[in-house]
Amino acid sequence: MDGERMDYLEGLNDRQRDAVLHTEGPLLIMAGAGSGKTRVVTHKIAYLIEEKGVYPSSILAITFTNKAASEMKDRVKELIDADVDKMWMGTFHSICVRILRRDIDRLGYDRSFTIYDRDDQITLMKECIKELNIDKTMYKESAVLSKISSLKDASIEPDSYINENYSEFRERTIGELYALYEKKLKKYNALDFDDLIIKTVVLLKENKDILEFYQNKFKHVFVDEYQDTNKIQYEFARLLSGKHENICVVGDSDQSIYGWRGADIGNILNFEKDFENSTVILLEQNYRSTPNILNVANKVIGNNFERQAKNLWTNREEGEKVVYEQLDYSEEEGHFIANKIHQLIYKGYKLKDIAVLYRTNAQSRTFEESFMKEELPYKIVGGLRFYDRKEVKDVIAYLKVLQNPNDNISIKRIINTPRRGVGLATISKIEEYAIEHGESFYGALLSLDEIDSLNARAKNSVSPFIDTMNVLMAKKEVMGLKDFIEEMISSIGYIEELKKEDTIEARTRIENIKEFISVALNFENINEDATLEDFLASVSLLSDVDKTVDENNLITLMTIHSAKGLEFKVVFVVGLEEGLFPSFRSLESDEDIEEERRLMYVALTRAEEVLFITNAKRRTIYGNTNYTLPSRFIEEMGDTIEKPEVKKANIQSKSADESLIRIKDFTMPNLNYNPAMMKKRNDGDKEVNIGDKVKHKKWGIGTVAMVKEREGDKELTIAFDKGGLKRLLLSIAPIEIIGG
Ligand SMILES: Nc1ncnc2c1ncn2[C@@H]1O[C@H](COP(=O)(O)OP(=O)(O)OP(=O)(O)O)[C@@H](O)[C@H]1O
Ligand SMILES: [Mg+2]
Repeated sequence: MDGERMDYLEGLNDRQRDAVLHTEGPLLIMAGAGSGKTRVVTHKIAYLIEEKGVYPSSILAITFTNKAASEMKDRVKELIDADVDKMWMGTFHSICVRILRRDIDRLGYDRSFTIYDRDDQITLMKECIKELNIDKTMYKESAVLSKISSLKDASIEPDSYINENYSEFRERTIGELYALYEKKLKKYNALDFDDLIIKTVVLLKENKDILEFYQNKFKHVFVDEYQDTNKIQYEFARLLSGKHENICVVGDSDQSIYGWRGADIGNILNFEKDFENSTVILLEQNYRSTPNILNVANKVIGNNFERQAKNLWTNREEGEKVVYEQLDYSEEEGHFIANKIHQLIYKGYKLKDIAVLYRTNAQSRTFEESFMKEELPYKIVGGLRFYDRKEVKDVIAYLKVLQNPNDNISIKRIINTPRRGVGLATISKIEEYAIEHGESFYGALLSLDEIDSLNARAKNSVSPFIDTMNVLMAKKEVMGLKDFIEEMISSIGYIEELKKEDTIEARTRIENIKEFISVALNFENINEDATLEDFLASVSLLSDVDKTVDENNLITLMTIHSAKGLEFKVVFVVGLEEGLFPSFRSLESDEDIEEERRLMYVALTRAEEVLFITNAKRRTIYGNTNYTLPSRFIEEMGDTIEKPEVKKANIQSKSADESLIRIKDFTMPNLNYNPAMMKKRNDGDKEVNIGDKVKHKKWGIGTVAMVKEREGDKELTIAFDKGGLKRLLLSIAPIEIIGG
């Protein structure tokens, strides 16, 4: 920077400058998206080091992700020449690990403690369940673990939980598992993720000298995305800044999206209470987005009651209108976006300028497929690519074995997935037998009785698996692809096992498995007489694309949750449908809808120049195809978005005739139709015609859209007001025809 001095106050507005110059005392910056909160933090750090002579090592900055931390460090590096690597910048977890590595011996742990991830925790919990001799079908490891996690978060000790629930057998047992789990963690010199923060807070509270050391060391503490901190994280930040009280927290209550994980907006209110001389600075100018984009975001978030109104403005140029596109079918969302991306690239945008944001991980699949077909390189942030996910690989492994029983690798993958009590010893004995007799693994299974090295218990653990597989192999020959895959998934009990876990992760897995059924459904729709073999071949090709692409120039696919704090020139927010976004689970409570709306606000405000929002009238997700309703958020956007003329006419035309014609145009996949499951009702031939109104026990009123002869029966396709499009057999469906 030869003589030319960088002015850290350059490129800041007055309020931002005030915030940077406010170097003594607690500071709360609450401001809308893109108003430069994170920029204030980086400039302030640079200013403190360069102008105020603060050592980089006296600075602690807590960010929400490791990626955000390294970006922040890079930005500071761009501003100044100092040794910024000495700053402490990272997530709550990474900072706590650093503190614990130094002093955890004071809590009776060894400094070389291990951090247990999810898999380790499960293994440990298994051990506890076994040791206490508990019925393991009643207590799922992950369910117990998430309960323990919430108890830890609320600082409830095992003993007091046991005492409080002494008369409730189940809760008491969970308390006992909790106690043993904690004892074992300690014995193994291990900490789980919750512990990292909890133990650090305990360490600081119980050891004055350590607390003082850090309080003296960190002259300045920063917390970005403050609205998403939970109670214990807040306590941690408060302890560390306790002496100098130079704490600067920045956030936006409209972007609080982790309520479900214990994040507490109350921390914003507490801040002003707990830090007496705190200053509050509000920023109102948005530098990120065009007015057209900002209008949409402001309009939507304005519908939340539980908020303080803000006035976010920008003086950027108007920009392009935000475009809303409604596709007929979910698979077209991917094609549409791929086409748009080609156009944008032609206009000069780079792949890395572009992001596709969705509500749930399972949605990434259709985009992955379209982008692969169109040779558009992409990456998935904060998640595995669809075909790399464990549950998807497991299901594919089953299909591979059913297609080719000699596939020894796949069979070993699934023989104990879901868990059937088949141990490693059993597997290796079967393998030995197979080798000895020159058979495949599956071949050895078929002569299970002859494997003398296996005891009766081991044989019993394997034989249900063999029975299931044999039945499935027979069914494969007579069933359609999608139906067969559904049948397979249900008969192996994979989803049941996940349901018992009842955790967020397990739910995601179930969603992905169901999403895999959608893949089969689409394959079947495109390829007549689709065979399992063809399907597996196509899936293998999709899951194995070579990676000769520039890793720095890729389209970004991610969930909105992981997009927090980031910005992109072009953003597609997809799947704006009731039940998807807002999510199904949120529909019942106003509070949850408000959190979904904040999530919507986060999504929209990631865009700088170009913003598209899309949805589909009909979506195949989790293995079902259903009619959808546009998200309420679209309605809320009002005229801030542009709806293509033709579509407008379509949406407005509510006439039954017209909607019928549209329904008739589709060739519908096989829905809710499983002849084997149904018994015929014997009440003669009912007359039914297209356009008739019917009433269904569960789905209410609907209109008949299609009538097809089917093995002496009539198959009706009915558009229900509530249930979407369903296929039913006239003779057995619980429907009543109420008029033409
Ligand atoms: N005074 C300014 N002049 C020019 N550009 C600015 C100014 N302040 C911020 N920006 C730019 O505006 C964009 C948004 O800033 P930043 O990411 O800091 O906002 P934020 O408030 O942290 O947003 P979010 O709430 O999404 O985290 C960045 O590209 C930043 O460089
Ligand atoms: Mg930010």
